[in-house]
Amino acid sequence: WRNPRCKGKLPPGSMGLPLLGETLQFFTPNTSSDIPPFIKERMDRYGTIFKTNLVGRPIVVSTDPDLNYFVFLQEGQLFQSWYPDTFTEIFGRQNVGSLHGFMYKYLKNMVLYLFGPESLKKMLPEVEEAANRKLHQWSCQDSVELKDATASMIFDLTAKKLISYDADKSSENLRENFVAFIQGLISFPLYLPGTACYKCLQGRKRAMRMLRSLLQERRTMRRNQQRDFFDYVLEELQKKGTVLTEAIALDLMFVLLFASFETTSLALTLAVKFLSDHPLVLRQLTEEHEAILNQRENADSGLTWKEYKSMTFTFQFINETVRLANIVPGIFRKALRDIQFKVSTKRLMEREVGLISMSHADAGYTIPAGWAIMVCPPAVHLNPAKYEDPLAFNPWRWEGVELNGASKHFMAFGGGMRFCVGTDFTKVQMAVFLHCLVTKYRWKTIKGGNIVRTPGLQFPDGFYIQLKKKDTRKQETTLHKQS
Ligand code: HEM
Repeated sequence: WRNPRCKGKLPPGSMGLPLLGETLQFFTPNTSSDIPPFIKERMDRYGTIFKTNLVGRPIVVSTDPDLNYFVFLQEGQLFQSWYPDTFTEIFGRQNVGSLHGFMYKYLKNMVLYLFGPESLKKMLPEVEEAANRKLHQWSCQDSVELKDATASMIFDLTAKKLISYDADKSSENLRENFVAFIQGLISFPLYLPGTACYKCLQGRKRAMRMLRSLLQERRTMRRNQQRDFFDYVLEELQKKGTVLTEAIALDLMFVLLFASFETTSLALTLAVKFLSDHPLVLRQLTEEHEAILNQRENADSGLTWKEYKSMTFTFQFINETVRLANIVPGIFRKALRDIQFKVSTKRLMEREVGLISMSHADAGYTIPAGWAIMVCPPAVHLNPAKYEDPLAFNPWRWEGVELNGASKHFMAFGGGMRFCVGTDFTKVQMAVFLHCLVTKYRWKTIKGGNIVRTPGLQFPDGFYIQLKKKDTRKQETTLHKQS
């Protein structure tokens, strides 16, 4: 157990207890905005690459920017996407396998078609309308819990685009089932009526039942609207010799809806939290968006694609938000062959200046075939050798930096071939929402906003704000006085 067989030299690290490995330590929730304690302690002890055992699998954890980059580049060659069996059980048996199998290609094309730049351009007024409608509703309430509120806005819009689901017309609420599912995700795995785990699986069952009946309805219904995921699935199912099944398609739909609204709503919640805590950032963001309105002939005409593309500071702000949010704490792969990897002298020097201990100076390691590897974005995003004062929220650090795509030091949306296909959609939703928020509203924080982090899910402890329509004239005077 402790010394697994290996043809070369395994990275340092402990395999933990028989069967359990280090699973319990790994899954302990924390509220630190720093590198998760589990990872940080081991980085200090073993260096940038270490071995462990989680949920019964030997795993190499990489916090090394060069190895992470190599893993992304070698997708499909030396490494393949892999997610732990617990994910497979929870998200649907078909899912994880199919994500790196044949269906993956279709899924990616579908998302690119629905949320690619051409579609997003057309969608801009719809996104703006949804944000304005929700903000208006919230400003009529005493307070709103922002994570839930933004999740509802994003879910409705995404479900409308993906499966033409209309929340206002439906008798059962699809998102409520997802909420029950999510609340139980981090629960103790005791499947008895009344427990969170039971509610979680019931939520998933009900959501799947709804998706199935929506697909059935579609079989009998003609539509003139833009093609959506269901049209595509039905077409595919009719093809001779297709490997796609209804079950696989529905599982994929479930995961896609989950992946799209949980992530973006968390990013937006944190964005508002950062704005509340950093008045100078709020001021510069507001100025950027007010300038857009001032340059228009008619301030009430909707956002144009050109205006969206001109939001330089907003994109810096979004990058800084997702860097610190670390929404995806681990990206998993499986090694297809024995892989040799040597930690670069540059990284060893980073250690020498005291960032990481020097206890493993001779750092040439083997990752055995079949082992899992977990790329750890938080360690990359909070690396003091790359990001000065890494825990500080500083959108200005992105000035003049390429903001699209991934790099060795920025992997909030993954990297390489599996780079997140929803990135552009996320950025449009965030930028448009922020535009409507800062130009028309002011708010005050009531309570909460801390992020509870587990390796599978990050969620705020309840972030309540009170939102009020802005008196634009008053605001200008205040800003003037402040400056
Ligand atoms: C803040 C928001 C988001 C974050 C932080 C995020 C993060 C990520 C990351 C890290 C990956 C790579 C996973 C891997 O390599 O195994 C990924 C992949 C993916 N994301 Fe996102 N995502 C976000 C929003 C979205 C949205 C809105 C959608 C859909 C509309 C989406 C759909 C996908 C899909 C389909 C993949 C798989 C791509 C592939 O395997 O090639 N994501 N995302």
